[in-house]
Amino acid sequence: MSETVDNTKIYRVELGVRSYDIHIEPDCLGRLGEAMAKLFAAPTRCMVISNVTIAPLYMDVVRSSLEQAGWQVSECILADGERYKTMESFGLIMDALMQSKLSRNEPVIALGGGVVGDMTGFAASCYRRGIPFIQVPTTVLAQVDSSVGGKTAINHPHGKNMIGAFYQPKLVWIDPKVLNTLELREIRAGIAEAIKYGLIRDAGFFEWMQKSAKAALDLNADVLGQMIHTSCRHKAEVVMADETEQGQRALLNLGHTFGHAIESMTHYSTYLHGEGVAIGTLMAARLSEQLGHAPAGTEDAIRGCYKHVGLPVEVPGFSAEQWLDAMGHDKKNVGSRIRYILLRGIGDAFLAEDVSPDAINQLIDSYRKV
Ligand SMILES: NC(=O)c1ccc[n+]([C@@H]2O[C@H](COP(=O)([O-])OP(=O)(O)OC[C@H]3O[C@@H](n4cnc5c(N)ncnc54)[C@H](O)[C@@H]3O)[C@@H](O)[C@H]2O)c1
Ligand SMILES: O=C(O)C(=O)C[C@@H](O)[C@H](O)[C@H](O)COP(=O)(O)O
Ligand SMILES: [Zn+2]
Repeated sequence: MSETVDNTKIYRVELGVRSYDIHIEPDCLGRLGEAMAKLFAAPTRCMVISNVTIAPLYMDVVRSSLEQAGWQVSECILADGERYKTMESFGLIMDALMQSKLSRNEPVIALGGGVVGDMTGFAASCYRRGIPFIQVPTTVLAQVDSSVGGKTAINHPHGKNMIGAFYQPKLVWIDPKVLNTLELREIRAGIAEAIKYGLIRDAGFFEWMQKSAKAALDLNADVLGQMIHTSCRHKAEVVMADETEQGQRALLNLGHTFGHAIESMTHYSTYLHGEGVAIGTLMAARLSEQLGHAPAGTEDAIRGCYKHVGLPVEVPGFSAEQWLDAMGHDKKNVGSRIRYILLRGIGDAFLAEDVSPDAINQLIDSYRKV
């Protein structure tokens, strides 16, 4: 499934006609045009979708690489931030696509983090009922998680990613060097999603992250490369086994039932996604211990790792009613039953169907008693 040449790693996500490569290579950003020319019969028009922070840093490199390969490039530059992952931004992308008259075989390129990637993918899935899209992820989070797997979406005030589609990219083009300009807080938030793979399916990787996360924070190239490779391998394996979340893909949602509630209850403006996931994972771990699924000490081990990285670990003080109401919008729910991803221990997650509201009351109470 993977191929390594020098410091280049290529994973193939095998999904029949929707298969694609994840190409990971330092300094590859300037060769995107070349790579895309191989994917399409002849370079025509394309649109790069980015935001006001990322475009000034990387648009020139991307544009000139595309133009040298024969592409005619247009741009759509959005406002920056999770609070703009909205229907309004989606409308702006649609306006730009309509003006550009991009036709069905002409691609859009998401140049940015998970917000740009999720919105671009969703727009690509809708415009003319689907045009090709390419992921060029520029955050740790997007390189270890969001650019792979084809979950695309925008938020609704009542719930995260509530409007979206499964729509796979044609290529994921990862240049870890672009992470050099990323803020420390964003690097930390991305590391939370990498730690997640260890918690759900690879205890050895969790141990490695406990030792190596600090070096990843310092952007040590070898450690960062290893973290991105291993994360992409895990994500690709899960997606290949369950593309549309009929079963095991739901495990990638560890920490997200509570984490998404935290994001929506704070109006997408206080916590970064990865921070919500970290706090949510601690809550899921405590719930797992309370219900007798995980051994005592599981939550503490995870908290130790997060603290080491500098991730937030304090649970915000909402009432049990507020939590339950916010989690009532989770996409994993069946009818009005909220489903949770719990742990049997580090490296072993499962989907719990039968957690009662009483258990959640008790969990929320336990934070009040601290
Ligand atoms: N589709 C999926 O499978 C999936 C998985 C995980 C998360 N997500 C989604 O991803 C989003 C979070 O993504 P994110 O953490 O990348 O946040 P983000 O996209 O908001 O990017 C974080 C910040 O970093 C800036 N930035 C991006 N690249 C930069 C660079 N190289 N240098 C300097 N600044 C840069 C951005 O402008 C932004 O301010 C959430 O909306 C979440 O729901 C989706
Ligand atoms: O790819 C997946 O599947 C994931 O769950 C990855 C998550 O990190 C990501 O945040 C995803 O967008 C959450 O999915 P959602 O279906 O709960 O919106
Ligand atoms: Zn996530």
